[in-house]
Amino acid sequence: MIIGVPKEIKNNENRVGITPAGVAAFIQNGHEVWIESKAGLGSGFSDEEYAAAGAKIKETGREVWAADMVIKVKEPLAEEYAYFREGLILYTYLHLAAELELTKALVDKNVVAIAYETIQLENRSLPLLMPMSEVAGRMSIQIGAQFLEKSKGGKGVLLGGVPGVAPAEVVIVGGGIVGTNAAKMAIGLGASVTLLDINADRLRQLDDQFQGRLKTLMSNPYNIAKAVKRADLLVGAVLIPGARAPRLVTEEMVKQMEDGSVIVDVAIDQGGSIETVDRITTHSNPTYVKHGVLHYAVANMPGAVPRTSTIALTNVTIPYGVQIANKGHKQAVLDDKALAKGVNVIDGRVTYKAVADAHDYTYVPLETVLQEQKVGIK
Ligand SMILES: NC(=O)C1=CN([C@@H]2O[C@H](COP(=O)(O)OP(=O)(O)OC[C@H]3O[C@@H](n4cnc5c(N)ncnc54)[C@H](O)[C@@H]3O)[C@@H](O)[C@H]2O)C=CC1
Ligand SMILES: CC(=O)C(=O)O
Repeated sequence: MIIGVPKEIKNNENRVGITPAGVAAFIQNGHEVWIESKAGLGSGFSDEEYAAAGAKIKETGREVWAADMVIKVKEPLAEEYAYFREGLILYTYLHLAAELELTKALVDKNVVAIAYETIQLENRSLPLLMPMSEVAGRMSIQIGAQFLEKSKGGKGVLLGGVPGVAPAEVVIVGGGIVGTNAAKMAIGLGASVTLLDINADRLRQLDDQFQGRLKTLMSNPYNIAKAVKRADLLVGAVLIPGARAPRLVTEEMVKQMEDGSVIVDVAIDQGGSIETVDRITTHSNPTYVKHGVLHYAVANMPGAVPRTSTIALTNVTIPYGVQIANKGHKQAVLDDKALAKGVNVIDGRVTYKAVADAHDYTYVPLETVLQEQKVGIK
């Protein structure tokens, strides 16, 4: 199979879908890799390193998109939809529940769209989302700390306080990978940290893990409202896999926050979990102010630390990518239930229920599509 890796074109997105080690893995398995010239530079990988690992360097994105399978990091932007075609395997983050136009384009062009973020193991964990959630969770606190500084528009509060001055209040909504990593960093810096989740078992685990240094609360509108009112820094970290993020923090709650407080809505890639987060921001223009509160809603936070993020991401994406290339996508998903959950669109049908529901498409189970293909109905 020919694998294509274009340069990312999203604002300040310096990650890349493959490392030289990943190229070597595909080559060892008998495949060919085309990579767009300079695609890896932002992550510190030169064309020469890719070529030494066996890749063919192509001058343009157009050439690379002609491959059998395109491996990316972020969802394609509108200018890339022109490259979609029947049978193309697209393997990347997609976040389709928040992306109607992209969903339409993939359906209309019969692309095989495999989303990193919905590949799910039997224990319900999301192995291809996890490393980027670790990065974004950790970053949410360093970003929050930075924007709490007066010169950045914040209220001028140091997260850890100092002896004789209370630390900042950090409130995290969602106690999964992002939430846990945010809590780790905030506690490490000496902040007073409260975390809310709807899963009581998860709250129990976190209570054990942090040994009394984390206040846990059941997530409900009453507790969220009380916690948000006190927050200097609010982190949105909820997820219902594949679905649009639930809007748990209302505009009324945000109005109760003090001026100069900061919101970092990490869940923006799934549409955002805070009502006043009404736009996606970028690394070059990361915040806006609403009701006196700074809002940060960058959908590709790990793109700011591309060297760490590219290596962490490709550590987990490439083994599945090699399975797809070795077996073809149909056999690969039949052999691996976790990978099968990644298939969001195939053959013009939406095969991930939360995505179909978000956009009023008919949900067709993947098994039905594969069976129809086998007996030649479609
Ligand atoms: N902006 C960015 O650059 C990035 C965004 N993300 C996003 O961050 C979000 C969180 O990801 P993960 O932590 O990996 O997900 P996760 O699945 O590990 O954790 C989500 C948590 O939300 C909780 N939850 C669900 N409904 C809730 C409710 N009503 N109230 C409180 N908690 C609730 C779940 O119980 C779970 O513990 C996702 O949308 C993910 O795509 C991840 C990486 C980078
Ligand atoms: C998860 C995601 O969307 C990102 O890492 O950019």
